[in-house]
Amino acid sequence: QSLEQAMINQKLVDVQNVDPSILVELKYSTTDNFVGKDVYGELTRAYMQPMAAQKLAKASRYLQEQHPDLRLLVYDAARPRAAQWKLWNALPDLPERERQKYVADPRKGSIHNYGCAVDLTVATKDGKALDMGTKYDFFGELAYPSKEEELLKAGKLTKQQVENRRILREAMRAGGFSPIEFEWWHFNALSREKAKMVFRIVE
Ligand SMILES: C[C@@H](N)C(=O)N[C@H](C)C(=O)O
Ligand SMILES: [Zn+2]
Repeated sequence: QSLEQAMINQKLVDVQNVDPSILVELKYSTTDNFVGKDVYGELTRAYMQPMAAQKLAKASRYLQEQHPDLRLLVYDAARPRAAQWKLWNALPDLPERERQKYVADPRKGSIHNYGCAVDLTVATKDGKALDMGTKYDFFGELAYPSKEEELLKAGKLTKQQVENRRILREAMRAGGFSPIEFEWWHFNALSREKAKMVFRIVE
């Protein structure tokens, strides 16, 4: 059974069927990711739980009301646990406690594995990503939302980069998502505890 079919069987939906203006470029379906390998193969579409996809569409509407020329650009959405293991195993040099900041422990399950988290940025209508100060999956302090003010004062992030992150966060909050401490691109539609109560992991 394909990864896509597994998602469809668990009633996940393609976010572009809910909002066709959302742009999608699944980085784990390319070699342009921190693993350096195509982790997803044939899966190239972004699936989420229906309630999470509705929240994403709300964030997308909010973004376009505030900035008509900008779009959400999704890098990752529902992620099977088998892929979570590949990401986890790609950082063998990081002790597990440090590693969990950047890749959720597959034994516990990532919120992505439930189809309730999304990694994304903001782009122009033709898909050019705004400058957020780091690449997607840059695992270090420069990507921490919690350190932005400090990094701005130290001249490590520019005003424009911080503003671009604020645009993303404001739209995602308006849609009902929560940001996390260590990654500017990651947002949760539900906590892991709630997701676990309501949904099954996509294996
Ligand atoms: C690996 C990165 N893109 C990510 O999504 N990290 C969070 C913490 C996760 O694995 O759930
Ligand atoms: Zn993520």
